[in-house]
Amino acid sequence: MHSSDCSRLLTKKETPLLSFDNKQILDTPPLKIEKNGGKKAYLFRNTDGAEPVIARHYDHQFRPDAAYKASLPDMTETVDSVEGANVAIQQVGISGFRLPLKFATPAGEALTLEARVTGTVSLQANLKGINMSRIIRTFYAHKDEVFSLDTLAQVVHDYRRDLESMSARVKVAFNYPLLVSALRSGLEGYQYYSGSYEAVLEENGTLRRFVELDFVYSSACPCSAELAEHARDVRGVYAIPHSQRSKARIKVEVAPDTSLHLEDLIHHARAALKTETQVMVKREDEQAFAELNGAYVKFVEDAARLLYEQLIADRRIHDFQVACSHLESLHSHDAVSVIAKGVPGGFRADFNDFSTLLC
Ligand SMILES: Nc1nc2c(ncn2[C@@H]2O[C@H](COP(=O)(O)OP(=O)(O)OP(=O)(O)O)[C@@H](O)[C@H]2O)c(=O)[nH]1
Repeated sequence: MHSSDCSRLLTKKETPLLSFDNKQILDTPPLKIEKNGGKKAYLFRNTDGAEPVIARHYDHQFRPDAAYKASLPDMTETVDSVEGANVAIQQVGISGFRLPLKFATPAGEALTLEARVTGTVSLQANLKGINMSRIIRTFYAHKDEVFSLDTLAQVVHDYRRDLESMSARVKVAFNYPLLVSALRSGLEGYQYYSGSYEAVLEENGTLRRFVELDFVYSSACPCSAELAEHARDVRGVYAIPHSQRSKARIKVEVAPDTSLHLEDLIHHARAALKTETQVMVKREDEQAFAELNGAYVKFVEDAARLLYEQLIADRRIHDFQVACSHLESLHSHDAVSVIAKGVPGGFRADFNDFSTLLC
């Protein structure tokens, strides 16, 4: 309840009824409350104090016209109704609305994939709230376009315009399929890559664009491999080094006036780590994979540095952060590493929430 005319809490008998449908109630003179800023809220209450009788029905014929819509109370336009600290909010919006989008491939085709979208804008102090539906409505204006990282740049500009905000950001997450070949049998199968494109339009008009990829690979421990060989050589004991499914979360900021595709990060990750998990595997492929892991054993530190070496060489990448998590088969915990390029004001190798890196 806000201040103005009904500052005291109404008793149960006087509990206001918000209804425009029930004609009987409409005969009761409404208690009109002039909200600050001229917006009205209609509180209906029965005058004799008896329990009201509400005919609960849905009017399928009712169609709000412009005048009726204009009469609707709009909390986002009331002033002096901010609850709590009257301060700006950096991001407010909608997380996780989904729709099918066409994603551009490097070959110029368009793949229709499920997209999970999070759109937010800033909100200044003194303002109660944003026009929340515009986060989706503005995005939908682009829903038939072929999406790339650069489509999002237009979305954030539209967000700033339509929601009259100072800054805006949008992130589109999707699972991207690639047909991959087996190591030696010549078979092929689909590998799905979890990735996202993100654009941020800052208050000063700076546009920043990001690409993120989760890359799943095998990590065979170099120390365990040496110990296994030692047991075999010195004591003739058969031993198996531990290896495990692992994940690298690679987030890059794309340099201005260039572009980057999710497939570019996939190629960097494959070149760095070599031991991507496999799709189609016959025995000749499995033997090849065992040899590949023998040739490319890696600590979680090695994985971070191998990715650093690939990313630092790509001039389209302004900044990056890599978080690796090896879900150790030796331990009941994970071995983790985080590395960042070290751009001033850029990624700071935040200790990510590694639980989200679980494979
Ligand atoms: N800002 C805000 N709105 C919310 C929230 N939860 C629900 N909403 C509702 O979001 C609905 C849609 O808001 P708007 O987009 O402003 O709807 P509208 O005023 O009809 O849209 P416009 O005609 O574009 O102004 C409103 O009914 C809000 O009450 C919230 O946490 N914050």
